[in-house]
Amino acid sequence: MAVYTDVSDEDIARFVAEYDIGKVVSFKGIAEGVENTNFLLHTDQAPFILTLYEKRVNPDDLPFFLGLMDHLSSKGLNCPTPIHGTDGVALRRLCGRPAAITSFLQGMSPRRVLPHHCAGLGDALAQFHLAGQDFDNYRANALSVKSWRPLFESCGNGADDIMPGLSAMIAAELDYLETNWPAKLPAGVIHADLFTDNVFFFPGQEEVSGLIDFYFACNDLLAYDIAICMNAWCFEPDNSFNVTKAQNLLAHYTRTRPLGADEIAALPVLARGSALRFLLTRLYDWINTPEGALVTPKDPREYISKLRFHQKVTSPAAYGIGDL
Ligand SMILES: Nc1ncnc2c1ncn2[C@@H]1O[C@H](COP(=O)(O)OP(=O)(O)OP(=O)(O)O)[C@@H](O)[C@H]1O
Ligand SMILES: N[C@@H](CCO)C(=O)O
Repeated sequence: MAVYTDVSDEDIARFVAEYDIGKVVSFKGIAEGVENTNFLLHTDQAPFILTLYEKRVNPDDLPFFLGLMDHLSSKGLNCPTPIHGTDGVALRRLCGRPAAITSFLQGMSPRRVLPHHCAGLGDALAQFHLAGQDFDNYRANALSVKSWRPLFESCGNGADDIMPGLSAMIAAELDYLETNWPAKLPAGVIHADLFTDNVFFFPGQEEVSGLIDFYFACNDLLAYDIAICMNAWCFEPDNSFNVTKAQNLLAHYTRTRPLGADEIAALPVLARGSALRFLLTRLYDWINTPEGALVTPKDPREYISKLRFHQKVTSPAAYGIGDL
């Protein structure tokens, strides 16, 4: 569960009084998520999400994240809108933590990903990339290629405890990626964590109803965001790759933002990089989550298997892109 900070009824009533959003009717912790403390807050006017930012979020990054949500909302993208207090300030403090209230989005993340979800995701991702083009703040990706080796080194021998030989595999992959990482592809604001839990749909519909959780957003290669989505959405629970899902994702993305030949050619290396990024962060969390902690760390092994798949890919056609 992800309620790290307890907020009393008095605290919340005092906090909500700093906004023009009515009076608190109900207030309860949300179990999903691992990074921050989230509450579903109902006032007599509307539902809202209250987030208290926990240790892993750098407070200096919060103006970027909240400013991005403001920007995307103003462009018509369906994402949480930061609510500003009566003094105009959105980023505040509650119970010793930075905190913000955002609008509540209707819809649900898919329990089981079907090919039509990947089509809707492709449209939404491209719309998000275009909407971010004139956002004038900058945040470097703290989890891009340069950070992977130090992250790996901080895991010590942990990799081999998970799977004998994993350390050598990661070391060789780092050598490959550091040499072959593309430098000159179109860049802009990326979501960087657009997993299924961060994308909402209305039941039975292809169109995405909303995107949430912009707390890894940063400036990086736009096609890298596609690679992250391919890894998160286009593998089946048995870790086999579903090319129909990838084809839907890519075909719908390119309807809104056509991909350059250089971006298409780079997809295999970007997919390898994305697989390694989530393998490493999961490995780090696996090693560093104390026993009995409230949060269950995600399994790094899923991303070993995804990485192996992309290492065997010899052409972007493996992702169904040849048929566009
Ligand atoms: N604006 C919103 N509207 C509706 N529900 C939301 C909204 N924001 C968050 N939620 C709900 O809260 C849950 C946790 O939110 P979020 O994913 O932002 O948390 P997190 O701790 O940053 O998690 P993680 O990084 O692990 O995905 C979501 O899965 C969703 O159910
Ligand atoms: N999406 C990440 C978790 C943190 O946001 C993962 O699946 O490893």
